[in-house]
Amino acid sequence: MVGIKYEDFLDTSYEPVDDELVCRFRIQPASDMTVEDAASRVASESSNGTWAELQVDGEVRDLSATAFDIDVEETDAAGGDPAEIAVAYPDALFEPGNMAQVLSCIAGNIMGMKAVDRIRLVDCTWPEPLATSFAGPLFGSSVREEFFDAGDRPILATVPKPKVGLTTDQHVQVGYDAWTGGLDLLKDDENLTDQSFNPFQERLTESFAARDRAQEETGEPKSYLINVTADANTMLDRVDDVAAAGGEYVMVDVITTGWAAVQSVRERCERHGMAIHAHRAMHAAFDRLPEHGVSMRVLAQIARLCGVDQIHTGTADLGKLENEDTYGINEWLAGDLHGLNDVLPTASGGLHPGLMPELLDRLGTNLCIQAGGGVHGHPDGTHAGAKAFRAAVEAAAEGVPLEERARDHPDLETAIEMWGTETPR
Ligand SMILES: O=C(O)[C@H](O)COP(=O)(O)O
Ligand SMILES: [Mg+2]
Repeated sequence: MVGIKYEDFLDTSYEPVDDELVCRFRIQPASDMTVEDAASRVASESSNGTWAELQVDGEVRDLSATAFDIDVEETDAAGGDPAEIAVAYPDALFEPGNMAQVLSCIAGNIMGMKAVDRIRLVDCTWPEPLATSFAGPLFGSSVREEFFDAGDRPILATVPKPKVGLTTDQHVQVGYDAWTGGLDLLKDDENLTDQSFNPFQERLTESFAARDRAQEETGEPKSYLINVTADANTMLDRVDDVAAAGGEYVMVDVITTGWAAVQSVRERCERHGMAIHAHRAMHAAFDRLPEHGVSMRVLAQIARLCGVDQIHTGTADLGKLENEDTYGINEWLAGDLHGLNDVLPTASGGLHPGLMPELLDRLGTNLCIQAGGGVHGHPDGTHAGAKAFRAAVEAAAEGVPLEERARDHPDLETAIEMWGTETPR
């Protein structure tokens, strides 16, 4: 037997091996604690230690994490000095393919430990064995070619507004107007699921009937991001229903429903060859305060591993919501992850036609862009708003100034007169 105590979880000269998960944290130690003490407690509590010294078999140490690479920031603030630290976790600590278990280690008890006043999981480097134990996206950004014919422009979605309260007939009419106005996707809002004013089954049947009509009339492929969010069993039934109705996608509120359920949906979607659109409502509870929680970057990494094909990652500060590092996150979602598919980022929240040139300039065109108010708030209604949005995105993708395109697109001219290039709040 050997004794292990929290100090044993720190080794500033440690070099992680290839199959270890390396997590970077920003910590603010408690005022009576050194950075080294706090860092070793983080590694201990998030792997196999606790506050008391334990007598264990020697091989149990193989599951211990190691804190290393401590970078203390100079500050005048009261309390212990904040620091960036890295923690390496051995592969055997994790159950392959179980995101709930992984998060209970790396973002579990440590988020509330008294040893740290603040702790934020900033970034992870996912090793091959752990990363490839997850399914990853079935399609990723290939949805652009698999489901649509959008060429080099981003694919375009709209969410009916008001976000809840429209009847099924009204909701479907909004979808039809948007599709025939030139948009690719109708999207449910995050808090619309199966309420009495707009029941899921009715909405599913009627929306796909309208989608088929719009496809026929426009000669363009159209699709629908219907929100299946519920308990896991109900979601799986809804996935089957969407497949039977001819859908290509389901939408899931991934944070509120939980990653384990997302993994179940991913498995079921594979049977049907369907994609997952991930709405990130409630992410800000984890990532808005910069010193604490879990960064959006890490949430997006988790979403990719669990297998979503599209995820909201912000608007690079052009929209109505606070966004953390949209560029960096999108770049990560497009980069290599041991052969797993990429994820198509979705820019949404306060967007309108006048913002499109700047948005494409900042984020490129490998994107899904979503506008609710920026379509339905058009003075001439949803159909005109959709035409203006499509014209603006096409012009931006082609590098044509909006004012020039607006000369032969009166709906775009109206939208620009109305909203200009203002960032809404
Ligand atoms: O779910 C979303 O992405 C928002 O409802 C966007 O709505 P907005 O375009 O009206 O801001
Ligand atoms: Mg919304």
